[in-house]
Amino acid sequence: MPQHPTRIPHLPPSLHYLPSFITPSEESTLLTTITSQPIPKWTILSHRRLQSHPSTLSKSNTLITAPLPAWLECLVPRIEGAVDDGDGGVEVNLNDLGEDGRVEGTDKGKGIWEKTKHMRPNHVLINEYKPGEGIMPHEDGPAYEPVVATVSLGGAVVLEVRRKRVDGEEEKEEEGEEGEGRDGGKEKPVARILLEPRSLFITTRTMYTNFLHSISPIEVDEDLGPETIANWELLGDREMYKDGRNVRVTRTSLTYRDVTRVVKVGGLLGGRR
Ligand SMILES: O=C(O)CCC(=O)C(=O)O
Ligand SMILES: [Fe+2]
Repeated sequence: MPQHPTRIPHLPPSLHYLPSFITPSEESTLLTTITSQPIPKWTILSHRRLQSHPSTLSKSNTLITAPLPAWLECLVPRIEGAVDDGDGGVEVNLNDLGEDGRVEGTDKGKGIWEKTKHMRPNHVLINEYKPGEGIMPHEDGPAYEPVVATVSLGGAVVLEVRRKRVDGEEEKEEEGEEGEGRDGGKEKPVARILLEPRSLFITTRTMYTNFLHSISPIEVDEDLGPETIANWELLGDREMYKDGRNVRVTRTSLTYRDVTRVVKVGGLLGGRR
């Protein structure tokens, strides 16, 4: 048994993938709960809709502290124990990777949020994508501690990862590449990760801070295989994608995060912290 069976090969060890993290019956209970939330809980965006629990962040990216609803909280201990993120706070650079993409850390972490500010997730964003919908290349940024755990429900999708360009690099590379924006949308992804329904995907540290992630707004993910999908060997059901295609159905993702800035009720109304 490999030491870190959930690590995605050839990428920094700050990415983990675990299929069948929840059961089909847990998945359907979660979906029922999500779809039965009151309509105002949804924020409608042009290419997806989303819920924020326990609440939406303020304009200054501050969260009013409140417990997560029990139906989201119940997965937290399981997420914490799901992967052995044996690198603690060690930062890893893509250039430092060995042939197999692995760098062993020195201090052993227990849970993935062990080194974040609140040492646990305090916020969950729920995104719902219909076939043909997606999310443009972006980084989740400093509002959150650099650890995100994603549970996928309903359908599979390919998540693309691109290297974030530093400003100088950006200018140079943009010459002659018309229309390429700050988000690096036309740059080739460094990795494509297939997120199966019921899977857990964890992004931490370097992968959080130095890369952009996106989901193409398409109806079918194509060209899926061992050479093109970074977590192919970790998939729960490779047979399902053996024709190289994933026909999208509605996918809902739960992203567990630790919001850096929190205040108690009333704190945004002049209280100090
Ligand atoms: O749906 C996903 O897996 C990604 C969602 C995402 O990137 C975000 O909400 O920031
Ligand atoms: Fe994101």
